[in-house]
Amino acid sequence: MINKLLILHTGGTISMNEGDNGHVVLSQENPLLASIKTLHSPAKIDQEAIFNVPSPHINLTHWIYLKTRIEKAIFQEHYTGIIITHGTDTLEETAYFLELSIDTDIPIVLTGAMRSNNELGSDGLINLQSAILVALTPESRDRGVLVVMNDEIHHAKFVTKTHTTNVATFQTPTFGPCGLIAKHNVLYFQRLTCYEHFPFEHLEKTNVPLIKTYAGMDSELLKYLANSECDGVVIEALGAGNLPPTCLAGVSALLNAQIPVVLVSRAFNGVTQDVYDYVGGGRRLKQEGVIFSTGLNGQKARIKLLVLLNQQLNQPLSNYF
Ligand SMILES: NC(=O)C[C@H](N)C(=O)O
Repeated sequence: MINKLLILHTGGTISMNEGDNGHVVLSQENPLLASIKTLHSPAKIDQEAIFNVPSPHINLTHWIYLKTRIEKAIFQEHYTGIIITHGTDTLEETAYFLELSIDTDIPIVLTGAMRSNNELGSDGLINLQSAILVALTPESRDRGVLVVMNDEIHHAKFVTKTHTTNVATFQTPTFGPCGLIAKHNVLYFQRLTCYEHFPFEHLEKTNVPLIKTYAGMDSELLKYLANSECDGVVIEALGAGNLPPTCLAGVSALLNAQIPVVLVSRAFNGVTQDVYDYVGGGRRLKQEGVIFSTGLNGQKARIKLLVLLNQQLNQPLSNYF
């Protein structure tokens, strides 16, 4: 097979420069476009700067555009690997959105940087070089969307940004990375048990807020949502999946309004489980109809709910979490 890679640049720190005052700013011309010549690759590489935005500016419109561009690149232009450079703040969300929406075994690899292009110790080019290596590795096929940063490979489904500035920010809590970039090759040592894809061109139901709980939280916010136009709610619950009793009236209001409620944990490691049988405990919440999500963090569960709410499902929604 002739290797033909497409790099889609979207912006983020990897495409930014530090100015004289020490603040990091977007460059008019993405510096990565010229840098590619300095990287080693036996493949033909094309690149496009499809957006030039910091990743807190990324939204559903960008995601749909990116999905459509990648599908064209894979199914019509026959690229054998796709690399996306992206800001790190929302990189995990873009990665998981693409995983849920594109049905392909072609490697789709996201990377970014914590230090901008002209900063001492900039990690942008080495991460891009690693992403190219991963995209060219045959074992990278059929692994879903991958995130490559700091010599590690992570599954889009579970990776998350864990540090505001450290180059080792991307981690996969509970499970660890799925592979490593060695000096000259790529080593994989775990694989997801299943990759899910859901067909859609655009999404109609998009109002899915993510609410974090805290000790002593009341029901006001949840009741407000129950009376709003929202399509579903994700709640970051306490511990294994429990809520303060003062939240329960809000949860009931949501469920009575036929608004699906998905529960994740605000704890960094582990999965939600219906362990406790006390007021607000997970067992009772599940009996009420709250959906427990296994292993996804809040922002990923939100994306999954968003996608599922726009599907014709042949099983109950809870079966998909
Ligand atoms: N390191 C980064 O890329 C952070 C930046 N704020 C962004 O997400 O665009």
